[in-house]
Amino acid sequence: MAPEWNLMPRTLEGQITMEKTPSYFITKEAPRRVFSMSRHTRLIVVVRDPVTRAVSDYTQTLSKSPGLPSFQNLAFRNSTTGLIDTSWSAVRIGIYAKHLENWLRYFPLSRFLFVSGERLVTDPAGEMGRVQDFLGLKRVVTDKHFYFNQTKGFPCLKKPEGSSRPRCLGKSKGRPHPQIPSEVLLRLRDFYRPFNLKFYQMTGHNFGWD
Ligand SMILES: Nc1ncnc2c1ncn2[C@@H]1O[C@H](COP(=O)(O)OS(=O)(=O)O)[C@@H](OP(=O)(O)O)[C@H]1O
Repeated sequence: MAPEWNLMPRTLEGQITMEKTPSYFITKEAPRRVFSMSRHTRLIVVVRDPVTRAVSDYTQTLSKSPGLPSFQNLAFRNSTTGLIDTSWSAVRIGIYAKHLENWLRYFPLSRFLFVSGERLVTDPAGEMGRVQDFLGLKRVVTDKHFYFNQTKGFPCLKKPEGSSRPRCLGKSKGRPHPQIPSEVLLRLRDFYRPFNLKFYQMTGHNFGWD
């Protein structure tokens, strides 16, 4: 396998090359391959409540395949016992502690920044401040860059670079979620609790999902 360096743009002095592939966090071979490319890589992971994440994931799939079975049909292996189907990717991806374990075999915790998906919505400038500090950058992106768009229901950029008009994220970000029966969500919440606690311990950060 060719070193992945070849696939990256050249980085000049004072520049940072960034690459965003959400699936790397959950891909078994990714830590080894990233490590063999550069052991100095810094890793930024955006995590949100795994229950909401699963519903968001389902909403995304549903938008592409409208005939999809119901959320509960996919989430449970056995609806009577409430056994969760951990082979369903929407469920599996939210077991953050398991995925992080894989990465910690190669990278120390100090190489990671965990961004709270919830805070990214309620305090985007604060989370972006943490990102800039982590990357050793000046805090260029601040409160001044964001405003809350009532129509979108999310923060948007006042003035993106190269444009004089405000910009929100696209239609596929921040879609309304279908209503899932509360007992289904409760079961899922119970399922994730121990994995969430483990994740808080591993990262030293309580994300407040329970
Ligand atoms: N500012 C702003 N505007 C719109 N959406 C926002 C924003 N900040 C965070 N989010 C949340 O980002 C979620 C979509 O991101 P994804 O991680 O699914 O995107 S990606 O496709 O993996 O890149 C998306 O999830 P859903 O609400 O389920 O659509 C949003 O909740």
